[in-house]
Amino acid sequence: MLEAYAKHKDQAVILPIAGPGGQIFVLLPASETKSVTDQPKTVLSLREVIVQGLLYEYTVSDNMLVSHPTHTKLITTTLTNQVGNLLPGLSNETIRAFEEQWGTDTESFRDVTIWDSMGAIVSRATNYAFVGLPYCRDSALLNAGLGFARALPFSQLLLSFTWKPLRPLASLLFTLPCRYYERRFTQMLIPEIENRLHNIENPTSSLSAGKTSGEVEKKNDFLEWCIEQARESGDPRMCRPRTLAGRILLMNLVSIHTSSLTITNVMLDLASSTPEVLEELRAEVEQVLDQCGGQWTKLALNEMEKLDSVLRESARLNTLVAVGLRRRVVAKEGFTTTPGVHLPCGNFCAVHNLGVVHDPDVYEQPDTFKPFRFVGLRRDVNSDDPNKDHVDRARLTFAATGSDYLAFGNGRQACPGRFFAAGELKLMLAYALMYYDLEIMDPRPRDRWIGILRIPSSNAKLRVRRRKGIIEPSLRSDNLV
Ligand code: HEM
Repeated sequence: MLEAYAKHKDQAVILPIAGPGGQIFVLLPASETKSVTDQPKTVLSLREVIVQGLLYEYTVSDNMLVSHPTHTKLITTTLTNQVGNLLPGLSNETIRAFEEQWGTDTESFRDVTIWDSMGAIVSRATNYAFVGLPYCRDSALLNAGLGFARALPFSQLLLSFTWKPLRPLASLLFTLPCRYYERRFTQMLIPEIENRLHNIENPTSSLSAGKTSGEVEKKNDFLEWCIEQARESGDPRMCRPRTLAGRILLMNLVSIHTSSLTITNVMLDLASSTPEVLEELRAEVEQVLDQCGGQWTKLALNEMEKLDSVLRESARLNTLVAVGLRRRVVAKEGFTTTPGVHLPCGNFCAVHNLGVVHDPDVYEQPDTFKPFRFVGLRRDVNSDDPNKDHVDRARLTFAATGSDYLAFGNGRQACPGRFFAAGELKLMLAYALMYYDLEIMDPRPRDRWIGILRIPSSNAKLRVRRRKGIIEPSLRSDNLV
């Protein structure tokens, strides 16, 4: 991909990708990023890339989830708006998960496998937002979700090497691990879903079971929003407990890996930077928390500019999306790029990203991890209009998308979960820095490539120790047990 960028930066090239998510793409020049971004999903579709790339037809057993992916809408309409309300619970789960994974020993350092521990913490916190307590603490449920997300790309890979007419037969064998984890996950969640549906349909029976109307309170989590959405649709298939549980499983699939890979990279970047960088970040977290009365609120997280810059810089440098804006042409008449390259319907295209983030004309010293790069760039935004200043600065935050930063894609089909991810990961990073010492490592463990996926070393160890004399955060209140 770097070679394609160096030699054919301004031309469309054909990029055959092997491995998970592999298809043949027409890699468009970076100058086409805006044009691709601007296309509606009726012309260039991301969804088609996901459905085809992950072979959902075989890897997801409930067809309703593929034909009616209504849960993704709820991310934008509800999850993003609820981040502030979810923060107290998210903080509580994050704190407890860190203690479980990184320990509370203030005397000696211990080795932790960074990838595993980040996966476990992200999974617990995210599932707090998806299914609430006590399920987000159920390791069997969380492991089934993680197992499904790990099994699916391998089933897809085996199927993609299978002759198409044989796929229906081969899938019976190749998707066995997916089916296993899917079944485990859904079976554990179905009783809760049945219970919630029962309570909604029979509000008086919950009251006669000795509860007062105050006790039968509505849950505020993704599952509850899915149930509401299903009931409002009037389609009985949407209310099937298995389908509702499948939606939560697919939410785990799209969110846990991306978020844990991102935060693993951040931790590795920081642990291989300098003690001064860590101290500067801690000072910011302490100062902001002081100003906000010790509360991990949305406002407090927004104020942590340096922390935000670290997340964006790490996501830039270790970009998970080596090629950005992967799309399938779905318009019958095809799609024609500005310079006149015509892509017939059914073709896949993408734009350069790896080349862009390593291009010195785009980023100064592009190969260096500069934790406060975006703090500097944000402060340099200098327009006469103070309101415009604010908007332009916001364009350089972790979750803000742009042509030179495709960590979350760009445009109308950009990642809908990025605001939730930003809140969750900032919280994790702030907490890790405040409550733990990280031993500096040199050099940073090398990443691995699987197809177009770049992943940090899965067995890299971080040496961590609980810091002494740090007061417990105020959010760990008893009512969040
Ligand atoms: C740091 C974590 C994350 C990263 C780096 C990430 C990255 C991405 C990227 C690159 C895309 C493709 C966008 C495009 O091509 O324009 C995407 C799509 C998507 N993301 Fe994320 N994501 C993250 C977290 C999440 C979370 C937490 C959720 C859910 C709460 C989520 C839900 C989705 C969904 C549903 C899509 C597909 C949208 C569609 O079907 O149209 N992501 N994400």
